[in-house]
Amino acid sequence: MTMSPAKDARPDGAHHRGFAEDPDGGYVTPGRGLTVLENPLLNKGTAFSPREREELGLEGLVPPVVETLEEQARRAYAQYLAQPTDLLKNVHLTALRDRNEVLFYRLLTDHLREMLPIVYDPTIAQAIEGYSQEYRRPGGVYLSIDDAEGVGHAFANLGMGPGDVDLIVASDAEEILGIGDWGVGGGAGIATGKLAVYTAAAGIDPARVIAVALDVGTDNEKLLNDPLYVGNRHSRVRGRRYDDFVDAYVSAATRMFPEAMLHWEDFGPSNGRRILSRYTGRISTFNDDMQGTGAIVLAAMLGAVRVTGTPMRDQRIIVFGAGTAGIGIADQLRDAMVRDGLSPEEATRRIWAVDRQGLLTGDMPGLRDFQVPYARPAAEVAGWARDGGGAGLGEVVGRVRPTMLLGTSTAHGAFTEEIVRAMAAGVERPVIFPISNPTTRIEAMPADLIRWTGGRALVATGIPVGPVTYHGVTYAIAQANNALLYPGLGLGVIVSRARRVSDGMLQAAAEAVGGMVDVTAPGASLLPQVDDLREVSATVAVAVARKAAEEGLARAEVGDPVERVQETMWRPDYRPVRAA
Ligand SMILES: NC(=O)c1ccc[n+]([C@@H]2O[C@H](COP(=O)([O-])OP(=O)(O)OC[C@H]3O[C@@H](n4cnc5c(N)ncnc54)[C@H](O)[C@@H]3O)[C@@H](O)[C@H]2O)c1
Ligand SMILES: O=C(O)C[C@H](O)C(=O)O
Ligand SMILES: [Mg+2]
Repeated sequence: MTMSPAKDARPDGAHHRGFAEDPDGGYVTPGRGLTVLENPLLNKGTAFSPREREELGLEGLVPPVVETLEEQARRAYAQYLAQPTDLLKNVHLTALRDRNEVLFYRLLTDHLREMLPIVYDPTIAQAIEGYSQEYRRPGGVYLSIDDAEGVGHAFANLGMGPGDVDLIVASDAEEILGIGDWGVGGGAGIATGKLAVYTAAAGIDPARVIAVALDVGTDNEKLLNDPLYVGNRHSRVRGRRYDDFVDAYVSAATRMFPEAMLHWEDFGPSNGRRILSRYTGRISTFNDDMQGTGAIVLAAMLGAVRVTGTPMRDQRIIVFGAGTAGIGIADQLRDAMVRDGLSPEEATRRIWAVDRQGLLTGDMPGLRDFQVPYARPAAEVAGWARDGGGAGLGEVVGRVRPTMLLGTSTAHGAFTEEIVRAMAAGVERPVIFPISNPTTRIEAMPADLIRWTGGRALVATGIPVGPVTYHGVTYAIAQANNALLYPGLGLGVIVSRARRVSDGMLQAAAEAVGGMVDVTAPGASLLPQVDDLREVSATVAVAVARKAAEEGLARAEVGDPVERVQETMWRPDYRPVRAA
């Protein structure tokens, strides 16, 4: 698709974001008065100094007291605590982010463990479902398939130059978490949510990112029939027009912001992998659900290997839910088995993929192309009990005697007591990772898994879950959520300006996270805790930047990556704002 230069040229060359950056890190703005107060990247509210108030025409527009960021954060936290539900807490924090980004990130950084589940998974699922009802002001860039020619123009309206953008997160919202198609609110909601985590976890500068909702329509009848729905009111466009639209997005984004990494989030199984394969060899791009999830699960698995002593090459793995995430993880576990000495064929044969129709076998009609490598030969399972289609999960567990059971199915409660007990009968330390999100989709809760296995299960989940005490041992539950991985990966890519996101970089990220925990104590978590997210992200970033340099993919001089990562991390502190 070609874009007319006139249409996506910056309308008048002015700073549409309202400011430019000074060499000393301060902001310079042509804006005055309310224009400054209404810009969340510039606004400091009561923290503007007397001099800034004078220069920027703010006298009389804010109360006379001059407060510190810490004082403001205390008030904002008290307001947060006064919100009666998680959803209202989310709405409150979104409104704060829309008013004052530094204050929002200060609060989020200071209360990360408490607020991450509010800003991100699982509460973000409720916020997305209510997006059109709660809508107050726009967040990000909304690209419509009905105006594919307008993509460049929409980006130009941001007024950001070619060197101003580090990262763009885009979603078409076909498969939001495990809750399905949520149209334009899903795209905008998940993209802004992921960006909040990028900044809180890895110090990605919030002034240098863009959230993109790719509105291609929705097949969600509830949205189509909701008079308040703010998206395109037609069914999802597929096929050629969809591909051309995605192409229009990629070409405008890479042409206008050549330094940015393009992150794909929550695409449906028919598009996610296809899109990644199309662009991965050409640009700096990454699919979080496939690659981020694959790497974080691999990190947790490396921890489990250390606990059980069973090497990767001897694992027998059942992947329940063979979609974008499930097969993305399978690919990385398979590659890890290959690195541990198996041939690709041998490694693939150690993975059993089960989906709605049961165990995937080569004779099944309608397999997706990415499932095909994992389909078992039909003859191999000829004597197995079948459940309508293929063998059910219970039968597969009984026959395979897996060492690991992974849940990426969105099927709540699918890991039943019977299945889990059967698995635990065949292996000393069953590795069980029900990582479907949000809470309404998880395959089993950790407390049950630990009880049913007499404390032997090694558990990781996608949602945050508190520790479980059983027979005197307290089990910390690893959160195998890609949030432990993608922020650091993004920071590593930004520091090195990597031209691609390679398998080697993902492996380095997984090993960096896996190497951070001591898993030997009874009940120890397989992954670092969320409280340590900044440290985890910095560690991942260093490993990724180093790998990018080693593989010849870095466009920037990495030098000492530890130092570069620390320097690059944005911190939620006010900067001086001056009048232009
Ligand atoms: N923890 C994490 O970091 C993380 C990352 C990505 C995805 N996820 C979660 O994984 C789940 C799947 O996400 P996805 O992007 O792969 O979606 P997807 O739609 O691509 O895949 C889901 C797969 O599960 C299958 N499935 C549905 N119901 C099933 C059932 N009853 N039994 C067996 N299989 C069934 C579907 O047919 C599909 O193949 C979601 O809940 C998502 O939140 C977690
Ligand atoms: O968003 C998350 O919590 C993880 C993951 O990307 C998902 O789709 O579930
Ligand atoms: Mg996702």
